Amino acid sequence: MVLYDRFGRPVTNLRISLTQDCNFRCFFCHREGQRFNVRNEMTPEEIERLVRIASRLGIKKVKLTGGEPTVRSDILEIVKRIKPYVADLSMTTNGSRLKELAKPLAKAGLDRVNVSLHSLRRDVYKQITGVDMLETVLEGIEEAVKYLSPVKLNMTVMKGLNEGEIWDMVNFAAKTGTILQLIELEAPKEMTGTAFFRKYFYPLKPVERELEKRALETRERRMHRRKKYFIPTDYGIAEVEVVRAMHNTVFCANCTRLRVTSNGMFKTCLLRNDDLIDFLTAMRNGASDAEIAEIFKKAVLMREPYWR
Ligand SMILES: Nc1nc2c(ncn2[C@@H]2O[C@H](COP(=O)(O)OP(=O)(O)OP(=O)(O)O)[C@@H](O)[C@H]2O)c(=O)[nH]1
Ligand code: SF4
Ligand code: SF4
Repeated sequence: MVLYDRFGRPVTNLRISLTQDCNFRCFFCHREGQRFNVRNEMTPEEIERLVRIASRLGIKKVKLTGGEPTVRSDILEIVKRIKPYVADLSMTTNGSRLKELAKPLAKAGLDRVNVSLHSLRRDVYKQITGVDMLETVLEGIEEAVKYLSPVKLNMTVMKGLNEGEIWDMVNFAAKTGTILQLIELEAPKEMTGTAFFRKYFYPLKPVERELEKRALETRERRMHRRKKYFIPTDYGIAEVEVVRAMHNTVFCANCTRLRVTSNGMFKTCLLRNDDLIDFLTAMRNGASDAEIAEIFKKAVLMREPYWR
């Protein structure tokens, strides 16, 4: 069974934010669309129950996000509890704790990991993330490659900061056996005119044209219809994926994700701010699985493509 929204989009992925806390201070952080500060995090039992119910409604993939998911001391327990219900369990992390956690996370059931790596230059890395941890993160990536597959590197490309490093990063991905994701800076409609956005927004369309030229092969993913390019380098073939969401109607028309906030609400879109549906209160007030499933279905019906 799979649920479809009013726009014919199947909902097969759940992105669960485990916490709003983070040990980094990236200046462009979108906080997975949670534009408020909350504590009241879901417990491992509640997360497991949610995933169990969602898996019966067609959810096959779960992505754990934050904040930074590894700051939760019960992260291994959470992974262990939810893996039995999903085919693909992944996490997006800043990589700061991967050196010690990659192996136990894999053992607990994590299939793969995406690591934010916006620069290979210590000064630029620090300027972007607010912390001097490039070395630690690189060590974490090295460790992750041993136990998790694939390891993807997330590079948000920003004008005046790291746009000159794109091809270094392509080489680095080939060298380390990772997949590079080039991400265009994102913002909701009302923010696109701000001085901040105009200062840092670096369009990836021209980069895609260059990738197309250099690629041995190009593929398209079902999710967001994202393009994948296979680029020859001195270190072998690099796999490069482009995440270009801004004003991209095709991207939204192929969005199969429902988000869950760290305080137990469904959130239908990263960029909307009027789309929260609380299920945790119902869960804590003794709602049955069937009642939680109804709240899930209501959230699916609220989904709308953001750019259309
Ligand atoms: N607008 C929008 N942006 C997204 C969406 N999913 C991911 N992104 C962007 O892509 C960045 C990286 O996402 P990740 O959390 O690594 O996950 P992913 O690459 O989407 O997922 P996988 O390819 O399945 O691992 C996010 O920080 C967002 O900027 C989405 O559904 N909508
Ligand atoms: S590491 Fe991720 S969650 Fe933490 S501040 Fe940076 S972008 Fe935000
Ligand atoms: S509808 Fe578009 S902007 Fe919203 S989460 Fe999906 S892909 Fe992202």
